[in-house]
Amino acid sequence: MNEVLMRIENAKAYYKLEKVSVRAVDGVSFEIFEDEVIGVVGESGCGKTTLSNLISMNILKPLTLVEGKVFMKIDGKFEEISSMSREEVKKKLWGKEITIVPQSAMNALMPTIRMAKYVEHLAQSHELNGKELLQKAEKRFEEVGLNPLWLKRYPFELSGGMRQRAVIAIATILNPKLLIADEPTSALDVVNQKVFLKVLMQLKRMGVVRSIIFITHDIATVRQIADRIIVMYAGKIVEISTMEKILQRPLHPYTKGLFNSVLTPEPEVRRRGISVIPGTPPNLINPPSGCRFHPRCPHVMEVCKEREPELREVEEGSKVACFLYSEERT
Ligand SMILES: Nc1ncnc2c1ncn2[C@@H]1O[C@H](COP(=O)(O)OP(=O)(O)OP(=O)(O)O)[C@@H](O)[C@H]1O
Repeated sequence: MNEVLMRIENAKAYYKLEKVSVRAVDGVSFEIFEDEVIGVVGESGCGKTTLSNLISMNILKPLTLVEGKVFMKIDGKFEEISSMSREEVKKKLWGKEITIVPQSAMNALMPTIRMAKYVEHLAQSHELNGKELLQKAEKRFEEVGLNPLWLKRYPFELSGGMRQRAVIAIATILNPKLLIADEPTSALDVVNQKVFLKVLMQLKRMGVVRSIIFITHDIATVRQIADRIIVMYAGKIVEISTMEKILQRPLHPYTKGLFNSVLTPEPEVRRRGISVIPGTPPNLINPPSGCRFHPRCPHVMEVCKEREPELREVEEGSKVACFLYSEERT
């Protein structure tokens, strides 16, 4: 088993509004290992982007870390990054340890700023030599299949797919250990999606980044690259497992529903066929009691309405939060 890179302990990240709180990430615990790709999947609004903000400590009001801790191995030692000030996070973490390729990456670059300017900014904020960093950026541009001379160009001169790769090149200049990609392929056509995944995995193979969190609701894409999968439902993790196990035998009724709603090439999946999960995800201001999935669950039991199932290991490497796999089932 690889070493732990990051540990998230019972983290609760809520959007604290004037009168109510949106419990977008509500008591999640998991580890991120070195050299792994984790896919985070779940329906729209289940808290995936909030989770990425939590992992990268990009916590801006109204988002508040109300409970829990986040640890990251930095220079061989675990540090509690959840206790760092925003200034410390910017200086010590972003770009160097953790980098984010945001949801709208291809529009993340200002059209009127030449791309080399971003490299200059990076050098200034980390007090690094600008010329050396520009050389590194040129090399990284080449590695992601872009002409290094394009660093002098404006983003609007590049196609969407190229801009996306420019963002990933700039985001990885300092060889961050963890790359978080939030729905990176959703705005790309099929050809550019393939190129992007190839580039991402190539950066990992080259050791430019060690671990990747890939957030998506596109299961057909994530199955191509993820070692493990985190399934989120209504602010909670309902299942964590290896990609292989989840495709062969999903445990949580929600995971079953989610994976049965797309057809991927695995024979097990083809045999099961396509189905949909009835109903809609709950409101996170006032989520259902007990298991949040219980109003939509085909296997609902009395206990599910009253008590919250814990995320427990049921097989080696597979954790699930469901009373179907617990002795408390009645
Ligand atoms: N700034 C905000 N203020 C209040 N509520 C918010 C804010 N941002 C997100 N939320 C709410 O938090 C919940 C989780 O949102 P989040 O964006 O993390 O979900 P997601 O799974 O990434 O969704 P999507 O796949 O649509 O991007 C949702 O109910 C959303 O409406």
